[in-house]
Amino acid sequence: MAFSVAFSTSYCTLQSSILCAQKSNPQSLKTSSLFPPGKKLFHQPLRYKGFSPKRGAGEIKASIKWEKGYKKVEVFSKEHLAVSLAYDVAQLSNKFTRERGAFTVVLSGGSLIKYLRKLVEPPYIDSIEWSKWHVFWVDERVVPKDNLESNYKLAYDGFLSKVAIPPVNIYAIDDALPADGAADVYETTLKRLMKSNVIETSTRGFPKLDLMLLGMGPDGHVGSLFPGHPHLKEDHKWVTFIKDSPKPPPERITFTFPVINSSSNIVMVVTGEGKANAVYSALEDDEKTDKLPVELILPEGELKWYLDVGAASKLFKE
Ligand SMILES: O=C(O)[C@H](O)[C@@H](O)[C@H](O)[C@H](O)COP(=O)(O)O
Repeated sequence: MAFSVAFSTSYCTLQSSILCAQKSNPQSLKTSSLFPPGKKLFHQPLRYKGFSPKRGAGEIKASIKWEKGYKKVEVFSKEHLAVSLAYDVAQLSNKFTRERGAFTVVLSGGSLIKYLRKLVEPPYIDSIEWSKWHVFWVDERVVPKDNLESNYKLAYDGFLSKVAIPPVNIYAIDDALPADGAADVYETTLKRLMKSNVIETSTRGFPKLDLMLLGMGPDGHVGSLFPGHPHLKEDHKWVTFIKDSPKPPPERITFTFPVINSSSNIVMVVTGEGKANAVYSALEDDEKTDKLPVELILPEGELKWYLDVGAASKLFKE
């Protein structure tokens, strides 16, 4: 089936009769998974937070929910992805600042930063309690902060310099240290902030960050956790380092999966057709043993995927 057909605005013309059968027979959803074989999709096109097809035509491309509950997948135009992301981040900011007086946010590098652009515009620029934000990085390249390769610099230039987060609440790596030392210091910082309850503690004793905003590479890497690397199995350290990253620069620090998976909320922001295979692999419901790093994201909290049409393109093909 062509992708464009899957994105029709009419409920029962998309994804064929299987979907419509599922819709009219909710029981059939109980055992279904998202993707072929079997094409077991539950697909709600053009419905999102009150946007109707008439109001929002061309903005929201599709909305898909996996009935197992914790994988939510939505597909947007690039523009509306940024709009919806800002809305959702602002909601979470309100919730956590109200409930516990702090909002701990983890950034990644890459295109994520440009998708945060609506947060630095009205209404969010004026309404978010920026003073309650605490900002971390899921991974950082071990380079000086003013280096063009620095994830800190990317985030600072595109986002952090435009909002009123107290500089003391922005936890960049110590760029005077080598990778191993920088990872240790970052872990110590997490421990200090858990003691003062800025960061919550998970039931298993790991830092429980309120929101992790993650990108994904075409190879399925998240943070600096790359396919086949022994760090994928790290279950003790919270922050580790790598000196042989397949993606330059080679030296990086990264949160490990126990920390990533302890988060209250994980948001995957993945765009571009080059990611379509990894997205498909991550979202198909199979039992394979050789998993991509992104497939090891199994959080205790909520996980939501924001895709653009290119990244989602394999999900809708026969
Ligand atoms: O340090 C890095 O190299 C980046 O943090 C990297 O992990 C990035 O987040 C992903 O590759 C997705 O990047 P894009 O969204 O730009 O594809």
